[in-house]
Amino acid sequence: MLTIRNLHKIYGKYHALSGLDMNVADGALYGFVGPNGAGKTTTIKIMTGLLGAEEGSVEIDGTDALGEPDALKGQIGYVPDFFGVYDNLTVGEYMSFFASCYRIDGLVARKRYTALLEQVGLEDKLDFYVDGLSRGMKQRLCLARALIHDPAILILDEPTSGLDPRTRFEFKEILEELKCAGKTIIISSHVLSELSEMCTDIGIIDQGRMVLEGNIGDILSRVNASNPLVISVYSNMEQAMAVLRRHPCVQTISMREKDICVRFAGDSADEAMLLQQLIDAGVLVNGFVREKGSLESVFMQLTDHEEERVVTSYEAESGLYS
Ligand SMILES: Nc1ncnc2c1ncn2[C@@H]1O[C@H](COP(=O)(O)OP(=O)(O)OP(=O)(O)O)[C@@H](O)[C@H]1O
Repeated sequence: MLTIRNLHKIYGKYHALSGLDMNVADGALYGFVGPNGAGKTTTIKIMTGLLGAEEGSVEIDGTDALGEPDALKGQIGYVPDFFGVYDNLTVGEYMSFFASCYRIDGLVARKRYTALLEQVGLEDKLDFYVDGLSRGMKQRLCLARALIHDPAILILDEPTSGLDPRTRFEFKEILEELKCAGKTIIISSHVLSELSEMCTDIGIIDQGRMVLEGNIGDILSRVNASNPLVISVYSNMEQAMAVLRRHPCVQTISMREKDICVRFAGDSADEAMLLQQLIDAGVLVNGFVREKGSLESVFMQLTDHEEERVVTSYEAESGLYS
């Protein structure tokens, strides 16, 4: 479990992080998102021991990681957004060099990097020069390099930016395999649709604070539950309106073209019973659906600064969408 509490980072007079909290469970694939300048890279640099913080703590399994940077580096593998590769090395030499940085040498090193190169699909590139690799291959090589010391946590800063859709898809598959193998993975990205497909959890950072964090499924079902029910009625509209006006969960009724749009405070069992009541009242219903929310809509709502709203956990924010 990686836990960040009350993290503050000040550059000159600028507060890049203002009391950030973050909770990443073991085995999670955690999407770390936020608008430009929100503080993602700063947080990642502190997590990886590359930058100090003015205040706050980073704990890995209860151990103070900021106080023990060497232990921290042993537990974390980091793929930066800008990856420098040494062009005059072959892939094998490159991996061997990074293995030696972790004091992994000889046959053990060779065995380990051969397995990693196989995992990222570069097993046939061992004797190729690094500068001859495509951008996608270089990215996979950096991933293999970050795993050389078998870290429990892998952190990737904008890993798929600049990759074409196929390469991006292949990279995503490798991350999913790593997750299945038990790694905890934190990915910072702007591509929200991609994160919602592959991540188990999400943290949205804005102006140096966590504004929403939790399991993606839970967040989306909460968003969906606060979205309207859209009901299409083929005939007997008056009976439909009478049933809806009487229903205790119905908060507002409006028309969207020919459909009825209902703010409905009930759960899925209440929805099913409402549908049954409409049918029993002789209403012919040809559409009955809870409008779907998306991570994009959550992100836009939370990072809209017209109205300042800051919360530290999803639970604390339960009234936001009602
Ligand atoms: N070395 C620095 N000196 C001064 N200000 C900095 C420094 N590094 C970052 N900042 C500022 O701190 C804020 C947070 O930057 P950071 O790079 O962490 O954001 P980010 O969320 O990663 O942004 P992006 O998505 O654009 O990469 C920004 O306003 C940035 O300009």
